[in-house]
Amino acid sequence: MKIKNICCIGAGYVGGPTMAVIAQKCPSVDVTVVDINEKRIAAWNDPDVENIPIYEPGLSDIVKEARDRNLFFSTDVNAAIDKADMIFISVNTPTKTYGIGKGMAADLKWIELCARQIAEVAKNDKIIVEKSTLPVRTAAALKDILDNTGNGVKFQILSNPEFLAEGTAVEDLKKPDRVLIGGDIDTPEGKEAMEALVNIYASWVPKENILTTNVWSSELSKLTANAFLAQRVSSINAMSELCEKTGADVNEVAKAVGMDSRVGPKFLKASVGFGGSCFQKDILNLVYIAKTFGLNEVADYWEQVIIMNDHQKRRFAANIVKTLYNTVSGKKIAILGWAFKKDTNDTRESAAIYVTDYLLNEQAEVVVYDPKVNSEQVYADLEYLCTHSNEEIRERVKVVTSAEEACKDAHAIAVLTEWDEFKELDWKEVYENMLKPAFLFDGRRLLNRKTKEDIGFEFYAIGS
Ligand SMILES: NC(=O)C1=CN([C@@H]2O[C@H](COP(=O)(O)OP(=O)(O)OC[C@H]3O[C@@H](n4cnc5c(N)ncnc54)[C@H](O)[C@@H]3O)[C@@H](O)[C@H]2O)C=CC1
Ligand SMILES: O=C(O)[C@H]1O[C@H](OP(=O)(O)OP(=O)(O)OC[C@H]2O[C@@H](n3ccc(=O)[nH]c3=O)[C@H](O)[C@@H]2O)[C@H](O)[C@@H](O)[C@@H]1O
Repeated sequence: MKIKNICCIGAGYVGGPTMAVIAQKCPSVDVTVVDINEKRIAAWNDPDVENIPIYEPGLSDIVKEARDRNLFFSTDVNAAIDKADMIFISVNTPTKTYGIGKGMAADLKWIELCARQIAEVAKNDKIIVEKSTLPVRTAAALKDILDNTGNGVKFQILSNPEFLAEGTAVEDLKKPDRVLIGGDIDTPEGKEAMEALVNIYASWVPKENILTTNVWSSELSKLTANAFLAQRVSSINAMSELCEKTGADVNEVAKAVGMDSRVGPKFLKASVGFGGSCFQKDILNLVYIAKTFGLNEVADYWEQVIIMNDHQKRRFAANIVKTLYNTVSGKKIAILGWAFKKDTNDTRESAAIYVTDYLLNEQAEVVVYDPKVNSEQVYADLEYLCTHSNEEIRERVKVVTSAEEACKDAHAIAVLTEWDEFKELDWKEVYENMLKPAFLFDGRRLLNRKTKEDIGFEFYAIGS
């Protein structure tokens, strides 16, 4: 089966970049990305490609090349569903904030809405691809909804989780470690659908890197991959605290451990805590699934990864307060970096939000600078926590447009995102413009201790 028209529901961090790369690599396939968010679609269609809603290195060039050739962004969801042979569902699946499973389970209401809309609109057979990260066995629920419309249309459901990381999305999509496709391997129709999706990816991914499995393995592999990655960060962060107590240095420990080829060097960078929209939500989802099967030990095991991460954010903030003579009330603290990692404008679950909230509880005056995050986003992130009134947040948190401005007259600086430009700052000048003693807290192990101490900073870094 040759796919001619692809529709992707959800023009977010996954749908946008993924479809842009598919369109670039498969010029004979028309790819339409749809979303109910009109503002987002308008931004994807902005004549100036630098204004597309997601910042990812290399993405605007691809959009420039493929947009209006075979890559389209639209709010007309029904038309795109109708036309498509293959529909990717790439909508958000956040942690539930209400009802059963509140605070743990994935909220699948947007997934279900998509399924119902597809069922209503579809007039010919279609392949449905789960691109969103979903609890294992979601495909069964989707199938149930799709197969019960009574209009005789046949659907094949595939699971094709996405492994891209933000900030390196284009690179990850162009050269993925693997592409995972789960489907109904027991029927000819299932196999044909899988083959159709394999062929799309085979336009640029070597066949040996395209893995096909049964649908449940594919769904569960995605949650497992994120849990393993987050676990590595929590493991090294746990060691960072022990390093601080013992005189060991977490970077040296990570290097020594990571050089064992069985462990490997990646994802062992101690930090103020992992953020991002997925690690926490996917682990909580995994914990919830384990609990629903009565696997309490399995659930407890994975929950520790989150407990450790929360502890890391809290102890970083607490250390600032303790070091500044047990009070930051009325003191100016500069926060360098708001995004959850460098090279992205995404702030979801960023450690900076929680550190700032902690400092606000202690009545600090906070000044934030991030090269890619605007003030409205910073305020929205803090307001979302509902721990301080909107007025208080706007009064006590200022967002400025340069690191130098943020640090001027500050009592302390906290580096919370590893943006390259923070390494290049004129730290001597920064020091001169601060109140003394000038405290510098490095939550990313970004800065050189010796040079900062030579300038005169009181320097604190995670894990040393
Ligand atoms: N952000 C990331 O780096 C990664 C995310 N994922 C997974 O991919 C999924 C999507 O994540 P993001 O792209 O980050 O989310 P996002 O929130 O950036 O984008 C989702 C989009 O879907 C749209 N949407 C929701 N319901 C809709 C409907 N019924 N019809 C049309 N549009 C609708 C929303 O308006 C939103 O623009 C999630 O399940 C996430 O876990 C997987 C790998 C990486
Ligand atoms: O499902 C998802 O959403 C994605 O989640 C992560 O990608 P992402 O969250 O974009 O970014 P990561 O590079 O994994 O970083 C996550 C967080 O961990 C932190 N981190 C990462 C690595 C490390 O060694 N130390 C560390 O503190 C980062 O700073 C960041 O806050 C995974 O890496 C992707 O494979 C996955 O597709």
